[in-house]
Amino acid sequence: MLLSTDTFLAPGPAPERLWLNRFAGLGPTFYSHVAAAPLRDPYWVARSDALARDLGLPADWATPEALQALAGNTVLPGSVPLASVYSGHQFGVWAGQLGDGRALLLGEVQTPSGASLEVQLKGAGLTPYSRMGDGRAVLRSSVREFLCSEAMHGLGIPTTRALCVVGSDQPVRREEIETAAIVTRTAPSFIRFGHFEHFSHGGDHDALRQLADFVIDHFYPDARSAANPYAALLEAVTRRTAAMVAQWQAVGFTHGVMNTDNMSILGLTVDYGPFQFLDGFDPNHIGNHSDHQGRYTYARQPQIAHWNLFALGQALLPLIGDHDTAMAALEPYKTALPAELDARFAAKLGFAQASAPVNAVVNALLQLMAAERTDFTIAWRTLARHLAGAPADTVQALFHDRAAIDRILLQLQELPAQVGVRPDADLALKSNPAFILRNYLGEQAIALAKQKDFSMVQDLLTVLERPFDEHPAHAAWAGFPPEWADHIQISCSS
Ligand SMILES: Nc1ncnc2c1ncn2[C@@H]1O[C@H](COP(=O)(O)OP(=O)(O)OP(=O)(O)O)[C@@H](O)[C@H]1O
Ligand SMILES: [Mg+2]
Repeated sequence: MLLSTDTFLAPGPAPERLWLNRFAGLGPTFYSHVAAAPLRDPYWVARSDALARDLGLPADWATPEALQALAGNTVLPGSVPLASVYSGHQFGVWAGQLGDGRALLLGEVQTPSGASLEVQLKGAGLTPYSRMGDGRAVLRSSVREFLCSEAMHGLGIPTTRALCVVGSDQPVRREEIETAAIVTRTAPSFIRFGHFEHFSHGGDHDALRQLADFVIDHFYPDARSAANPYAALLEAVTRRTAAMVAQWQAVGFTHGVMNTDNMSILGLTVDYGPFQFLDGFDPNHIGNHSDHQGRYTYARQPQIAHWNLFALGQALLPLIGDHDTAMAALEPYKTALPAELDARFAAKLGFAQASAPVNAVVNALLQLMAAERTDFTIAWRTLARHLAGAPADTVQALFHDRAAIDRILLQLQELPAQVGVRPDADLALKSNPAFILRNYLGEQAIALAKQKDFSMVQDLLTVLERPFDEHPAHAAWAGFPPEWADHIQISCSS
């Protein structure tokens, strides 16, 4: 355990070993040094003590000095803030150069467990890549990113994480005047598919190779010994991405803006913008109301991830060498994605292994849920409780088509005889969260936060960090959303 005086947020000179700044070591082709823009009179909005512990911060880490540093008003000793350049495909169209237009990488810190995590401030002001933007993020979107990052972590889904949100009364213009906030977030690396696309499309193949070697050496060391390390990298990213998307599908999560600049090379969920957890199960629901084509619906996420991997493959082509080898590296997606999906949904029914009979029950259930717009989370959780002994009528009560749900319950009863094992109720309860970050809960927490009451943000965090547990004090948050939740529009503006 690092001593409190040794943490990256401690005042005074930082011991050398605290900051690694390996990304900075790539050189100036990859980024620009940028100082954060000052944020007036910052205040704490929310903090994740769980992540603070993982980072080795002491219990009293949230000092006035830390607040100023995470508001971008002071530079932490040893930190070398920078904004990286990337490009990407947005809504299926090449968008050219993008980059960290409002995120600053402070550097990379070592955690007590020996891992290293990059620390970013999102919303810290203008960078050379801000284009038309103002470099800021608003309180509304920052609270959403903070809560969802930690909720996804609680669900066991690979994600960037969020240490805190700091707010300010400083105005920020969106559809209306809002106020500024900054999320401090962490990840082993924030490198995206778009970083590779940037150097590939720009024809800078030396930089492309340098970046690929960096990612292989630090994050995919097994790829190094492969016959074609860059194809091996692509294949490993393919597999991680498939696993991530399957996990999204299993909890009814829609990312909302799966552009290639929002795809992590580590298979982490990154960029919590117009995301949503589905309430009623509508696979074709368009979460992001700027997504006019419905490109990024729940149902399309698996194929969009594949499309994005193809774009990554295209970008890596100069390193991989030939088209066939690149295509072969993408090929495992076609089996990995369904296998991961089947495994996740089988676990939701309490089976450690997928099989044809289990899949049949899952599919029948999903079809009925889609037909009836059944609440996805409540239906699965109720089913898990039923497997743990709750009466069948708790499940039946959720559906209108009694004959259909009875047929499914009967199929479920017959499964042990067909597959040779009984469903494991514990596995089902650990695979079906009681609590998700429902839109309406986020909206309520944000409305209060705008009035400087941050208690609901913090309470939601406490619950969402352990979404598979019962939280009697907040049982209502596991219940049906109110009617108005159907009409919430999630805008892209953030
Ligand atoms: N307010 C803003 N000011 C400057 N640049 C912005 C702003 N909002 C978005 N951008 C930039 O526009 C591009 C696409 O934005 P997108 O919404 O995907 O990312 P983001 O939410 O800013 O950040 P991230 O992907 O880092 O979570 C990125 O280059 C991003 O930095
Ligand atoms: Mg983004």
